[in-house]
Amino acid sequence: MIPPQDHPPVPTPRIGVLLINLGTPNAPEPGSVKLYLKEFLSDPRVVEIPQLVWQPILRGVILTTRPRKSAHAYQQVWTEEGSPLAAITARQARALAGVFGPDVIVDHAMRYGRPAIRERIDALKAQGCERILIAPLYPQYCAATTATANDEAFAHLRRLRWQPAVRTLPPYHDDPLYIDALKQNVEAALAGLDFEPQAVLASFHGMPERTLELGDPYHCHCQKTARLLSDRLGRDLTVTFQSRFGRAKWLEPATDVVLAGLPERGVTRVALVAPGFSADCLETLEELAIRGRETFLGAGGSHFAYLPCLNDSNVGVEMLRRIIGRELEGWVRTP
Ligand SMILES: C=CC1=C(C)c2cc3[nH]c(cc4nc(cc5[nH]c(cc1n2)c(C)c5CCC(=O)O)C(CCC(=O)O)=C4C)c(C)c3C=C
Ligand SMILES: [Fe+2]
Ligand SMILES: [Fe+2]
Repeated sequence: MIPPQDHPPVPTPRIGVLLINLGTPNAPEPGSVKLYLKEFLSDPRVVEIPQLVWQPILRGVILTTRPRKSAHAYQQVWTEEGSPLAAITARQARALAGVFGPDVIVDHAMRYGRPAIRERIDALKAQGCERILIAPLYPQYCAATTATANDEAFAHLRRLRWQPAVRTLPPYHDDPLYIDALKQNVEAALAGLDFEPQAVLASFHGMPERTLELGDPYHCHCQKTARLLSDRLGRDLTVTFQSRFGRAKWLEPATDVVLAGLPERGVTRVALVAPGFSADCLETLEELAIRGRETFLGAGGSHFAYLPCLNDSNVGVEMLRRIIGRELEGWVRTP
């Protein structure tokens, strides 16, 4: 039936896919970094200390010192396209545009900063999306990443009169498609090196150890990814955890401590991969590729290689196409 002429326009029903990553400052300047850190570190999913205790520490100590230091770090890796995390996530979304058919719109958002999740959900709705797959691009589930991205999407849906139907992308830490993509990526990168590493480290973002005791599966997901990847590569991987923050005990062993200790055990040639990051970012490009290298060479290592993340490589995008395509089943027939 044709709607009456005074009826609001009815767009063709579509499906949205919203890729979500963590977020990043708008500029590598202390002011922008401060805004970003304030939003990020005020999230109770990220820092699980009562806000009454935490906010004075955050505002009085962290936000008065860290922005300058972090801005310096961002300046080392900033590109013409902006922050690597933002640029790569946008490229992943562009690479997936159209691959699920004409009625599926692929967009991206950041949990902190911009493009905001609420803004992109509104944009998808405005384009007629009646079904949306929320896709936090974290292979290993963590309340501090996956859950808070979903929370933010659902918090926005609460405000909508006409909600879309929603699905969320499950963690894919042990998915053969992901493990195989990592294997191909690592093998190609190792083949391009001019040395044979004696050890390959798999560095994951750290978390307070307490989160493991509280039941967060993150640690187990990281270990399983590394075990499956090691099996597929047919070589040992040393699991480490990076980016320690604050005074609490974090998951161990710490990446920088392991790097510093390897040369004295006779391991002077090392390659480092970060399988938990779907896109290269400050934590990989500055903390691992720059500072990790300095730590290792400074401790007596002779050869160091950082192997890039899957990013928007053909292998990485094809993996995303297949895992996302599977989640769209029943909504759309994947070509
Ligand atoms: C309590 C602090 C933090 C927790 C918990 C945490 C968990 C966590 N983070 C990522 C992924 C990324 N973190 C990134 C940057 C970053 N992380 C923290 C702190 C915690 N992360 C800080 C303070 C920062 C900002 C930089 C700095 O000042 O050191 C990034 C990179 C962002 C970018 O702009 O490039 C990513 C990605 C995961 C996966 C995770 C838990 C599993
Ligand atoms: Fe982090
Ligand atoms: Fe870091």
